[in-house]
Amino acid sequence: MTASTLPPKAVSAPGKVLLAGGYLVLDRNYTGLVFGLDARIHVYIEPIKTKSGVTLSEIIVKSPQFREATWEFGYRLVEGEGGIGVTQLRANHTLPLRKNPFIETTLTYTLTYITTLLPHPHLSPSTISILASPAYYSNPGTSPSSSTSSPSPFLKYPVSLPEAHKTGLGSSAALVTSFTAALLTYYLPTHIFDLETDAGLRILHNLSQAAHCAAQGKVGSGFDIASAVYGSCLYRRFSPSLLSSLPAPGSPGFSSKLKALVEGRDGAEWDVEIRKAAIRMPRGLRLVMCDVDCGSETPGMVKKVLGWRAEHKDTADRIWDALQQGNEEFAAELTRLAGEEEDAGKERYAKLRDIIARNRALIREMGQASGVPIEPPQQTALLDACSKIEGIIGGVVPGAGGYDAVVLLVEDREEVMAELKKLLAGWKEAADEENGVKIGKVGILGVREDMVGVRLEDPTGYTDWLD
Ligand SMILES: Nc1ncnc2c1ncn2[C@@H]1O[C@H](COP(=O)(O)OP(=O)(O)O)[C@@H](O)[C@H]1O
Ligand SMILES: C[C@@](O)(CCOP(=O)(O)OP(=O)(O)O)CC(=O)O
Repeated sequence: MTASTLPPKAVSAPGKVLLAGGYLVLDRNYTGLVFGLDARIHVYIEPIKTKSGVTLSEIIVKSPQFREATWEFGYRLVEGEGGIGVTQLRANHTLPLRKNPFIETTLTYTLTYITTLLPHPHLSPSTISILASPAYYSNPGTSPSSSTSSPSPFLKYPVSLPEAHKTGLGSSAALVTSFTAALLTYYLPTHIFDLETDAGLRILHNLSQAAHCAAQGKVGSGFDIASAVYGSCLYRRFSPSLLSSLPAPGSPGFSSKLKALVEGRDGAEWDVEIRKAAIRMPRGLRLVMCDVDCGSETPGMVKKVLGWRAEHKDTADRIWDALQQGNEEFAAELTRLAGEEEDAGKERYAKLRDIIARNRALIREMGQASGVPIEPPQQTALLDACSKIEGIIGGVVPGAGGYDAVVLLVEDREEVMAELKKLLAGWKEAADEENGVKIGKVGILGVREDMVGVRLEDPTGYTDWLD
């Protein structure tokens, strides 16, 4: 097959919610309990359509759901093993260049890795389209007119991406993972890269972590990339030092060092641990994500918590260790219940309730001691009120916590959702005088947990969105 006739490919990856282990998971001595969600980001890739038949080294990336969301790139091999240099092209000289570092960095890293695997690295030009599930953004959107009998699962938004209001489901991690997977699947034959093998997932994980960290300009715990690749799991992070010896893209040795890193060779052995069997969702239960409309964000929460921990080692160790134990019990109890027959016994979830209550008390202690509103009083009031509803087991502030979201563990019954909707519809705006933060409307996001990580999709399913 010649390069120009490569068949279209499509891949999707899930969003995430860190149910337990916020802050702890930054340290390899602790773990995080992360659920993948059924909100996914899809990436579709096909040969570029050129009118003249002239093939330029060009890749066009589009987010057709948003305004002003097309990025064009030129690419070339950089001498001295500098990898693939990617340059954003200006489609229209009168417009400012809109950057998307997640796309540009992922292209640079993934094309570089691909060329280390091909004997004659000729990459044919391609067009890439990104489509995200509605739950990622809270902006109102509309359905496009459909050319097929089934309506599109994606919405069109009358805004540009910087104006999109993110709901915090990990759009950049899902994007980087599915974008990386789509490029690898499109340009490499399956005997070199196969997304449906353990080896393929490992390569995808390592490459996506490296690209995501570089694009973010910081090394987080990486739980979001891990769940985008593997789905729900108990996660122990990789040592951050793994990424520190990688030269900058374009500099000598970048491509060979990146290859060794991605393949876990030459001192770059990955010590990440993904335990999928350690977390399950019991039959009859589900997660519900609530988006809290809040007046302010607290920047630098991670920095502040870690700064406090460094100065108060003994107290911090006690809280961290107790929380780790509680989080492990949480995972173990969910998994135990998942192996049991479902019955309506009232006491079935008593232990889960108790574990959640103890963990929340420790999270509040962590917040009060470090001066960071991890579970601030407004969220305590909201979680307590939700937990009183018959059929709601409990809830927590996910991830780093703060004012903007809560996640609930509930019995998967319509009456429970109806009661929850009633409570939230009447939820009073409460002001936190001390921090000047107001929480307003609380909405339910149309998502639930999903155990499946990255997956191949049918490339014929996107016609409504392609030119
Ligand atoms: N549909 C999309 N198309 C292109 N880029 C996207 C899309 N959704 C998110 N992104 C990229 O991801 C960035 C958001 O990442 P980030 O701030 O880390 O939020 P999140 O918590 O959702 O990961 C956006 O600024 C944009 O660069
Ligand atoms: C504090 C953390 O442990 C968890 C943060 O989880 P969130 O889900 O709040 O993260 P964002 O999507 O980046 O906003 C930091 C980390 O693990 O990197």
